[in-house]
Amino acid sequence: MPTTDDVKVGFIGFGNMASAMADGWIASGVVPGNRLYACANRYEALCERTESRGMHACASGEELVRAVDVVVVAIKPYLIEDVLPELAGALANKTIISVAAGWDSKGYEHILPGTHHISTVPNTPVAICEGVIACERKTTLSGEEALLVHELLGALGTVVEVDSHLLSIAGTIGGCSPAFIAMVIEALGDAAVKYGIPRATAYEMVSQMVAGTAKLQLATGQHPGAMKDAVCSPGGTTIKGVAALEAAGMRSAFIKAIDAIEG
Ligand SMILES: NC(=O)C1=CN([C@@H]2O[C@H](COP(=O)(O)OP(=O)(O)OC[C@H]3O[C@@H](n4cnc5c(N)ncnc54)[C@H](OP(=O)(O)O)[C@@H]3O)[C@@H](O)[C@H]2O)C=CC1
Ligand SMILES: O=C(O)[C@@H]1CCC=N1
Repeated sequence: MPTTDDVKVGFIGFGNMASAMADGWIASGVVPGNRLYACANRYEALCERTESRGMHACASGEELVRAVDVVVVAIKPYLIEDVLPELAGALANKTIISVAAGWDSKGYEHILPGTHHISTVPNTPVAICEGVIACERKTTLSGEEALLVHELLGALGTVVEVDSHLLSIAGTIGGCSPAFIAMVIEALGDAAVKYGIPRATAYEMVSQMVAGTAKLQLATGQHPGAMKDAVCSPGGTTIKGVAALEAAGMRSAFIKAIDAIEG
């Protein structure tokens, strides 16, 4: 059984999610580039992405699966049923980590019965080891494989184990919300620019404010409502902005965004 000292990890699909995971493993030193492999649809474009990271590019899924111990399935969800069954034989004695939204343990048992798999949904901040990785509690991994996978994923951020029926919403909150928060950063940046702050300074300020606010909540465990109250002086400036956000339906807009995905 490999350990993080010698494990070889391969990505089937090397787009935004897989490259973020590779960057996190390389940055953390947990899996160096020379133990990371990838295959994709367009080989030449893949080579550019792997070479810059010191990784191996494979010309096919078969070549990739043969070369590695752990296979990360990082293709679009609708492609899984086309791509994986052809690799079933080669995948039989590998550890499979799925990152595809909507693919849980039951789905994998259907297309790859008897294989060793775990279903997860990471997010793009894994690239800097600040991710959230939702993991289905139910897996078909052996005890040793589960330990290795948790060590690998733990290097990328906070691992949250959930029961099968919660994997979808956990994956949505962790996996999709970076897009929503990036929109918040862009919007506040626009507001800052409107009042004369240069664009680069605006994003630097706003992103640090978001990171600092999140870290404060994590460090203190404070209720977000109490954090908001602490900023709103009676008759002050912030409460005017809070009232405007409520009038614009800000809370409802976020809940509707999640409903649009989960509903
Ligand atoms: N992006 C995100 O933030 C998150 C994504 N995910 C999940 O990650 C998975 C990948 O998403 P994402 O990275 O955004 O998608 P991308 O479109 O960025 O990447 C998809 C990759 O799959 C490759 N690919 C396409 N067809 C094949 C094939 N037949 N065999 C092998 N590789 C193939 C593509 O190659 P090429 O470029 O050459 O076409 C590309 O490298 C999805 O299942 C998604 O649900 C989960 C959480 C967050
Ligand atoms: O938008 C998507 O399909 C993927 C799944 C989770 C985040 N991004």
